[in-house]
Amino acid sequence: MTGRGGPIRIGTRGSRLALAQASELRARLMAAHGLGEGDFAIQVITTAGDRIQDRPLSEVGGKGLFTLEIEGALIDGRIDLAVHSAKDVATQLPNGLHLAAFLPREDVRDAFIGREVRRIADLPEGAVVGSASLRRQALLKRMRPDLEVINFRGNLTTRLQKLRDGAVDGTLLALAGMKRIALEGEATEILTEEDFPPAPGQGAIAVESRIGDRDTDVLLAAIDHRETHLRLRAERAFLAELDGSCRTPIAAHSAIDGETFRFRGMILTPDGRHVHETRLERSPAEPEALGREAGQRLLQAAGPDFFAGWADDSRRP
Ligand SMILES: NCc1[nH]cc(CCC(=O)O)c1CC(=O)O
Repeated sequence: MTGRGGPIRIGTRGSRLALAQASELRARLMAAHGLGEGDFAIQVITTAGDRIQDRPLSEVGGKGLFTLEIEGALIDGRIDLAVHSAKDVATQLPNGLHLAAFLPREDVRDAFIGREVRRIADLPEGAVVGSASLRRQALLKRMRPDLEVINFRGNLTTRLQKLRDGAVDGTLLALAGMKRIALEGEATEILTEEDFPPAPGQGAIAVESRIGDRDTDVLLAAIDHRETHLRLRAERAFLAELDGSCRTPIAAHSAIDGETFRFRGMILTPDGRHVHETRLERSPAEPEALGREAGQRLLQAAGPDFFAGWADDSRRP
């Protein structure tokens, strides 16, 4: 029994990955508090990101494409907590909400899934790779300027089906998402963090709640994973420092080793030709300061022209 006079209502998107993440959250809450499945109600909420399938996400623009409707339900009290892929959560949350907990992080790496070859290096000249992510597009172009990247949307299973149907020669996906729905066997090459640094927040699950909802936050405190939480605080502060444009390819990789917090941040032009990166080592005591410092260094190294120079160009077909 939870003592709240009803089940704990978890809001989530309805994709296979989102439902797997909601089940993981529920399982962890059950184990931590001796609760049963009947103490929870998983409520599926459709987001704009689920509805819009025909346009690149970077053009649709809006931050919080996969989260806003769920956050609305949280604010209105229709759900008690919301579960998201941390990568999809905007740096600026709606008033009154916070990220109260993070689950232990999955693999942060990206995977390549090739139709006829297993490795990116083996793709023939001019091969077509599908990805909706500006970061993956830029990192791929940096490795292989000859490749053509086309917009490729839909949930994991749809994308793998499009690949089999021959729409593209390969695609890139987060290994974390593939593992969570037992599809990691489809990966033909796992890319290293060094060659292919992940998106800030990749592989982590964030749990959002109402600020001041003590009952919910007490439940969540018991399952919060400290190391993941510290890394996410740094990565989100880094992203917030650079934000401005959702058209900027941004990558980050962090690691905590005892008292050493290592952070690597990168920004690229969409064509992958211009890259700035920074590496910092600090104590884990002030993760936001670390993320901000990394972001400021990149802003300074790149200069305003970096962001202005290609902004218009990238809109051309
Ligand atoms: N909406 C895209 C999205 N958000 C989270 C994941 C994967 C899981 C993760 O990074 O935690 C994905 C799919 C992908 O990038 O392949």
